[in-house]
Amino acid sequence: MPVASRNGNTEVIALANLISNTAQEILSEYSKAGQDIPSLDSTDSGPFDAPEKISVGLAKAIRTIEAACAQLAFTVASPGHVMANKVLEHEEPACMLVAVNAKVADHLLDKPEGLHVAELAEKANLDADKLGRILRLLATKHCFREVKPNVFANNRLSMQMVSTNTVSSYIGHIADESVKGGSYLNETLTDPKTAFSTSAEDSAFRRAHGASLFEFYNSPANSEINDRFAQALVGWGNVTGRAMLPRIYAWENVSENATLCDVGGNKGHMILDLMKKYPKLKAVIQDLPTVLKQAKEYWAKENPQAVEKQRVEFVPIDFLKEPPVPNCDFYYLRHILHDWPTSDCQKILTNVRKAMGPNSRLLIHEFVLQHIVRNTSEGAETVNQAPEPLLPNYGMGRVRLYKQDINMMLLCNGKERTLQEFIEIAEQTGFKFEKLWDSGEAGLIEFTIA
Ligand SMILES: C[S@@+](CC[C@H](N)C(=O)[O-])C[C@H]1O[C@@H](n2cnc3c(N)ncnc32)[C@H](O)[C@@H]1O
Repeated sequence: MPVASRNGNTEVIALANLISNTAQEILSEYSKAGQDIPSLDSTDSGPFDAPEKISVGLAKAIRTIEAACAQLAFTVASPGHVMANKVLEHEEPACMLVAVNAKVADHLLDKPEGLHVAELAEKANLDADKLGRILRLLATKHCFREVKPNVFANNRLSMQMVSTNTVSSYIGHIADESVKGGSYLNETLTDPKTAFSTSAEDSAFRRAHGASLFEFYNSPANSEINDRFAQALVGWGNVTGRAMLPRIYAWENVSENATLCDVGGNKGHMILDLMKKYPKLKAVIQDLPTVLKQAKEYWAKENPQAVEKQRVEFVPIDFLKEPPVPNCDFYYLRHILHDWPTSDCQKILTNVRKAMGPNSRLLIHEFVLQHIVRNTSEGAETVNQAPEPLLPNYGMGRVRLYKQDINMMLLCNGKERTLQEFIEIAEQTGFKFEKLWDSGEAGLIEFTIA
């Protein structure tokens, strides 16, 4: 619809109808599963909490509701009100970090009646008034409940902050290292020394922390924070659908003993479920030496059979300088290219290309961004566009992809990319595009040798 002919009244009615109809679809998905939607006030897990349990239809309905509710609220509220609220959003991660570090959600476990903030503050050696205000803001945004004045209890959202839940480490990593970096984004983008650089040495993170991202995590002085980062990656994997990997590719057609090399695999957590579901596969996990130590401990605990039967190997690599182990059937790169500028992505893919045999395949698992333009000539981008009057890329329903793009910019001068950008980098380094496998939030992009 041309912008000039759009009408606020029609949009508000269309959005309200979309919300109402989509809510009915969601209720019917739960009813088909014989379940009720858990109340936000409860601490129960629901049948569709894990991304891999969510059907394509339900995922689309949730995206639609998120997009439509935000667009409706922004349409009817005054612009100044909306913008003032938006710019104050930085306070939420600051409060989340205090709550996670103070282990508030842990202290509230099995206490539906809640705890007084004075007791919570004493356990964490914090000021009770300040902690109470922090928890009140979070509860106002639906994380924790204030069950009586100054008495707080857990709910479904705050349960993600319990320290045994790896999402709490992800919250810590973002609210701490990333937010500090973000506060220097403007200076970094306007200082002539860093403005046009794509080096991690010139990132906002480096300006804030005095070291680039991986230097920082690999420094012995930061070993505790590095452990949290490794846990954060597992949490991020859980939230973004780690367990989807076994379902999105035709692994059943892959031959016995086919080898998958997880390049920059960190702990190898992304391929854990795949290896459990398809024990016929073999895996090589490659990362920097310090990281592989954690990977070995992780597999010894999570899949000892694969270790005992030597179906998983751990081989150190610097993927900017050397090829991975040769002749694997699959080279799997998940959230690797997004860390690097295009020139370094070319180095990494050139090294992978050197290792490949004639039938090896490259699988790039990354977010695939879309322009916010309806029906562009870039054919692949017209896939999965949201219905009018929503933004074609689902706006707030898929906002995490675009937040993550900026997160990569500030952490390491990296970026998320469009499908076209991935194809260009791969073609420049000797690959041929085969297929985009839809894996929910991220895409799995398959290439063969050109
Ligand atoms: C964003 S993490 C992704 C980890 C994992 N693939 C995932 O999806 O969770 C990037 C990984 O690249 C690794 N890495 C960074 N620089 C590297 C290098 N030069 N050679 C090998 N691995 C590297 C890091 O240690 C880290 O595990």
